[in-house]
Amino acid sequence: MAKPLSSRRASPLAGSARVPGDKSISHRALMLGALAVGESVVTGLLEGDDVLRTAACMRALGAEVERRDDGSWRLFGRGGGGLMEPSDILDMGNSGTGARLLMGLVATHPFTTFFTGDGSLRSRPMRRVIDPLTRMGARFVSRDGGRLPLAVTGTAQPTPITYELPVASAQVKSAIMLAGLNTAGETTVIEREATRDHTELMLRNFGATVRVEDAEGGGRAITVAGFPELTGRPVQVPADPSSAAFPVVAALLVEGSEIRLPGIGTNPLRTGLYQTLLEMGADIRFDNPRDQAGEPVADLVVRSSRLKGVDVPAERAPSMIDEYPILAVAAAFAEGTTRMRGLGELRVKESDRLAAMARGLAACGAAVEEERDSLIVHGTGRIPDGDATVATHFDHRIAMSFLVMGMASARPVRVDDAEAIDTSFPAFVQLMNGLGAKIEVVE
Ligand SMILES: O=C(O)C1=C[C@@H](OP(=O)(O)O)[C@@H](O)[C@H](O)C1
Ligand SMILES: C=C(OP(=O)(O)O)C(=O)O
Repeated sequence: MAKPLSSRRASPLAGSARVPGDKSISHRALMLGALAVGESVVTGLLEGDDVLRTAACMRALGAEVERRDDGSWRLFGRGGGGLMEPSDILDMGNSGTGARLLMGLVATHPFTTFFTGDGSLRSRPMRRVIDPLTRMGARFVSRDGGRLPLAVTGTAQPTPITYELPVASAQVKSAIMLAGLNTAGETTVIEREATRDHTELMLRNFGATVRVEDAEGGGRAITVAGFPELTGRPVQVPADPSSAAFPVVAALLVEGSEIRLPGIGTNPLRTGLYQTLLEMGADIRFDNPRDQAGEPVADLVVRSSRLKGVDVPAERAPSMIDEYPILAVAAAFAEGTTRMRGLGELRVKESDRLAAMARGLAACGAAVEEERDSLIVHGTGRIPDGDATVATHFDHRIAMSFLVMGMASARPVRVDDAEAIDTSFPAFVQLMNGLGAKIEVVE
């Protein structure tokens, strides 16, 4: 059943809030914990639907995975190559990351795994992982266009490959690296544009050898050596900078706000939005920078700010790919034009995010142009009207972006269905309302 919500002008946001764990790191912690020998304890795991599905899949593949009373997760792995054939279809729900990374993992195990997902995931392209994994020796049967549902029969004798990514995608890179773990020799991925490196960092933390070198012709070559001895270990998941983006932009837009968000991940391959907001004139401080299990984190202090429009270079897209919807909202309140380019990948996320943002912003009274792979928002410095009901297309980031829009618009903004927020940020409404937002269920 759809869950419509409405968001109206908020009082100044104030206080400190704990943003949930990083979704990308949570998926990887469950996967590597399940592959390692011995016990891994994961604290700060995101308990959103996407990640809970990965937890269920790791169990279905034979690992011990349990949530403990103190909220931490204990994994007991079977060691590399020790996964078992799941006895039922793996339903990845809404999660592109879960689906693509797990396809990589099982591609070099000699059994057959069936994958499906919700309506959104079943429409997303999987050929980007099917192609390289087929070259390694796995066999796939999929729906037309390489869509889910699909079956993969893994190979017992995988071929190590060197593969240049045709799209900047950490999911594709990670799928190949995970397949490389159970492959004799060295598996190399070449990326021309750097994408998030959580797989590389966590693999090293668990004891694998991962080499990162300059690639001939630009970019980097990432090599994983087969059959590493992964050893169980503690993982402390940082708070998710992609989720923090929503309270951050809300605090920037609602006059008189000042909020504090502790322990947010600041991996430079994830912080393109923050760099862009600073260029727009945002008052964001990064206090107490430190390292947490191989990932950098800091406490964010955000004060409301007058923003100006900027040009966001296409090269920055991989470091902020999930943040364009909320950046587009910020741009609608800024003075001047914000041009966001190189956004082709946004069309194959949980929804066509370029189209969803352009339509939603226009409905809220903002001046916006949608091009094939760009979004241009003409801010006037005046507060947009709001007073619209926006279609979210079961996309969590579209839903959260327009609820933030409603917090600072002249009149309320409604979203037709906020259910998908549970995939990445289950306590979003409570957290925002705790800071001073006015988000309510539409009766
Ligand atoms: O590797 C990951 O954890 C992710 C990579 C990105 O996807 P792509 O690899 O498709 O760009 C991102 O959009 C997604 O939310 C998480
Ligand atoms: C694109 C996203 O996730 P996924 O690809 O894992 O569905 C996202 O969280 O914005």
